[in-house]
Amino acid sequence: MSDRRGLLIILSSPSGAGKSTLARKLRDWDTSLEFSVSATTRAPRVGEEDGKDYFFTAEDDFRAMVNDGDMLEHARVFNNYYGSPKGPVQKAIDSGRDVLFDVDWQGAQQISNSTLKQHVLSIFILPPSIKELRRRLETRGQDAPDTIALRMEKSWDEISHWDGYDYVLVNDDLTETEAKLKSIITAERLRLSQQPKLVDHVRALQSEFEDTK
Ligand SMILES: Nc1ncnc2c1ncn2[C@@H]1O[C@H](COP(=O)(O)OP(=O)(O)OP(=O)(O)O)[C@@H](O)[C@H]1O
Ligand SMILES: Nc1nc2c(ncn2[C@@H]2O[C@H](COP(=O)(O)O)[C@@H](O)[C@H]2O)c(=O)[nH]1
Repeated sequence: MSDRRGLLIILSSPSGAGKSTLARKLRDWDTSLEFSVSATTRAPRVGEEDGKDYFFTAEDDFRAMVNDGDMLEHARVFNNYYGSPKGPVQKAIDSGRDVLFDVDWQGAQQISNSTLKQHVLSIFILPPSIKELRRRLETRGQDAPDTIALRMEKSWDEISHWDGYDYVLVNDDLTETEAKLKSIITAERLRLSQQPKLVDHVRALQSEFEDTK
C-alpha cells in the first residue's frame, strides 16, 4: 500500500500524435503502473491482443456493460464505442496504485467530473504540426485511407480541448516528450506523498510559534 492516494493519469491527443507510444514507454519505465485496458467495438489491428491492448467487444455486450454501470466513462469515437471498465480502476486506486488511461477528450472530461476527480492528472499531447500528424498516421500503416481521413477530419475537435488539461506537451522529439512526461509524473507523486507530512509539519510550526508568543 502506497503512502499517498493513487493517481489517474490521463493521456489524450488527436489520433496519431503518439499517446499509445508514450503510454508503452511509461509502462516499461514503471511496471507498477496499471494500464486501464479499454473495451472497444472497433476491430483489432494487426498485432493487437485482446485483454492487453483492448477488450474487443461486440456492440450489444458494450451496451450491457454501460447499462450495468460497469464503465467509468465511455464515448463514441470515430464511429466506434470505447470505454474504461470501472472495476480494475477502483481496485488499483483502493490499493494506492496509479492508473494510466489513453482516452479521448470526452472520456477525460467524464473521469474529471466523476467521484474520482481528486485523483486525476490529465496530460494533453499535441502534434508538432498537422502535416506531421498525417505523416504519423500514414507511416503507422495500420489504418485504411478512409479511416485516416476521418481521424484527420476529427483532429481539430480533439485539439480544441487542449486547455482543459493539467499539462500540455508538444510531442516533437519522442525522447524529450518521454522525459517530460516522466518528470511530470514524478513531481506529482512527490507532491501527493509530501502533502500529509507537510500538514503535520505546519501544525508543529504553528504550535511552536504559539509557544514562543
Ligand atoms: N515523437 C514522435 N516522432 C515521430 N514519430 C512518432 C512520435 N511519436 C509517435 N510517433 C509515431 O507516430 C505513429 C502514431 O503514434 P501512436 O500510435 O502512438 O499515436 P496515438 O496518439 O496513440 O494514435 P491513436 O489515437 O490513433 O491510437 C506511430 O507510428 C509512432 O511510432
Ligand atoms: N473515451 C474513450 N476513448 C478511448 C478509450 N480507449 C481509446 N480511446 C480513444 O479512442 C481513439 C482511437 O483509438 P484507437 O486505438 O482506435 O486508435 C483515441 O483517441 C483513444 O484515446 C476509452 O476507453 N474511452
